[in-house]
Amino acid sequence: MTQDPFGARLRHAMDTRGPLCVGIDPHASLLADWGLNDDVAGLARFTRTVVEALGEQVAVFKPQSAFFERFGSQGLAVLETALAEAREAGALILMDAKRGDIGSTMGAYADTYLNPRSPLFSDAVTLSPYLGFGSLRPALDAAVLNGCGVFVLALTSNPEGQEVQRAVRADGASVAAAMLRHLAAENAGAEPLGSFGAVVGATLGDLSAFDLAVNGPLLAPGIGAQGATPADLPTVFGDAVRNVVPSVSRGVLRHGPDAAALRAAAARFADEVRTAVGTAGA
Ligand SMILES: O=c1ccn([C@@H]2O[C@H](COP(=O)(O)O)[C@@H](O)[C@H]2O)c(=O)[nH]1
Repeated sequence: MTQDPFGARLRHAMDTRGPLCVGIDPHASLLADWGLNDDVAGLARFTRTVVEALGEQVAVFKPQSAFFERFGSQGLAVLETALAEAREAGALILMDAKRGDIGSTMGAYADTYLNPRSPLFSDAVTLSPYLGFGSLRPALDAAVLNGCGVFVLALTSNPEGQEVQRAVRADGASVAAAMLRHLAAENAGAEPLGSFGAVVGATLGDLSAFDLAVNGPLLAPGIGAQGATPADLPTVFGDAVRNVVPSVSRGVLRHGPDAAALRAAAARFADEVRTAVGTAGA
């Protein structure tokens, strides 16, 4: 059965649940803080606790693939179970895998994350465009075919990203600006929201030099542990703030393992986002 386009599903989720995305990042230090061992059983317990606590509350879960991959095939099995449970609870899944490669290999990544027959099938995936935006084509095509989304790294939340992303091309545009232009072209005419998003860090301050009007979602990591707050969103995103999906991982996860405390932490961030975004441009 073909599902509605990701952009439409995401807009609906944001309207009904609020836009907050909670990252599932089972850091070894968090496992320890939760009284769990740094092993597959600890990983499984941590992940199940987060999904059970927040699966009916948040719009989007963003599992960070690296924290599962570090346990090999058993870690991926935990991730597969989490995807099924999150889906059952009604949350969208954005796999944070940041894959990038030549087009022929990108086809295999598309099969991994954007093919409904794959055990790691997700609603959307993060991709790196630094082998050229065109190298992402197999994933963009698979996303359209299967009602999925793609989030392309444009302006990442870490300061080191700037040497690549703000480099200026021969045509005078920065690399990031060019990526945003590509995304706007992919999303042209889509309603209510395109399925091709950009990753734009909430840590970056005023971004008015960039045209963030890509008619697609803007994933905003960096809130919480990296120092940004929901109150920063209007300054960073300006008029595009309505399309922002604010993402928090450690800022919520550090409140576990108590489920009520996890829920309360996510609700606090959601409230702060509502306050900040609800008044933006008013
Ligand atoms: O620009 C980016 C892109 C992705 N991330 C990822 O988001 C989370 C952030 O975790 P916090 O604990 O909320 O800092 C993590 O998985 C990163 O890999 C990012 O931070 N910045």
